[in-house]
Amino acid sequence: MTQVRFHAEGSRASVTPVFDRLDARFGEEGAPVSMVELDEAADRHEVSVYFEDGDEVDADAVHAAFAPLSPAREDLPDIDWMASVLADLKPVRAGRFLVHGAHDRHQVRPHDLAIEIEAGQAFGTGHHETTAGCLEMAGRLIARRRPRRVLDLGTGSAVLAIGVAKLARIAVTATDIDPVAVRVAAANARLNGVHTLVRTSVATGLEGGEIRERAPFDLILANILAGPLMRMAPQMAAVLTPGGDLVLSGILARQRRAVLAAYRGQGIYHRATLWRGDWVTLHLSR
Ligand SMILES: C[S@@+](CC[C@H](N)C(=O)[O-])C[C@H]1O[C@@H](n2cnc3c(N)ncnc32)[C@H](O)[C@@H]1O
Repeated sequence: MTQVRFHAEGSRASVTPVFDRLDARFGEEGAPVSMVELDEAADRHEVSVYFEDGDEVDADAVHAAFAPLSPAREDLPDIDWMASVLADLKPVRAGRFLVHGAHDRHQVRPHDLAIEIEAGQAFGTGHHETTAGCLEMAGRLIARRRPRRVLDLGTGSAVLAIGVAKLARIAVTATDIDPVAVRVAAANARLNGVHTLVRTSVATGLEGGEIRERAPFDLILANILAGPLMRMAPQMAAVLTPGGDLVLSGILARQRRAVLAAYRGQGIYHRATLWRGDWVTLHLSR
């Protein structure tokens, strides 16, 4: 469906009250309102409100909300936004893995471990530092020792589970708190030909999703966030084999020490850290 955008430019001080008025007047009706910094040094900002083509737009109300700024109207072309976002995403290399969309299949080289992701509704296209960090760390660990039971906790698009299943040719338990992510994960596993190896289910943390039945694991990958990862440390220790490996990410560099301390308290010790941008990926083992 096409969209109509009303937009105006001004200083932060002039667009902020316009944003608040647009949000109060149209936000509840479901019209997205945005404020974007165009040039920080020059204090240029832009405020916009979007309507679907079929919406009854009250032009007087729009102009009143923008006043004293005068909005311009733009008719946006009918674009499949998700497809166009994915088309813009370049393939990502992480160790031996190449994460790519369907449009970049031709870029796969003979020795690449290719992971094709067409996810729109689940996190994990490989572009985030934490995903790439986990893939690289998992690749290094599996090159040294082939795991036997693997858990991908917070699987999102299943990018990590697919990578491990392809590399080690073993079953991977892939869980997520979000049922939509789990559906996307299952579809991606099928797309990559590893649906018989990647077992997806909904689970919150380490509860449910057949985690306890399949435990203990000798490799657990969890790219979540520092807070939940620290809270989960005791349960994580309970499902990790002695000598088992843990790859954790979603952790900002400044949170690294706190996460390591939480796991040290469970007898799980730091082995290596990968630094990518503001993020770290940790390898720990019991
Ligand atoms: C940052 S994404 C990581 C996705 C993918 N594993 C990757 O590395 O790109 C985190 C995922 O964890 C899930 N998640 C967050 N909290 C969770 C919890 N307590 N238990 C299970 N999954 C959780 C989210 O729904 C999301 O899909």
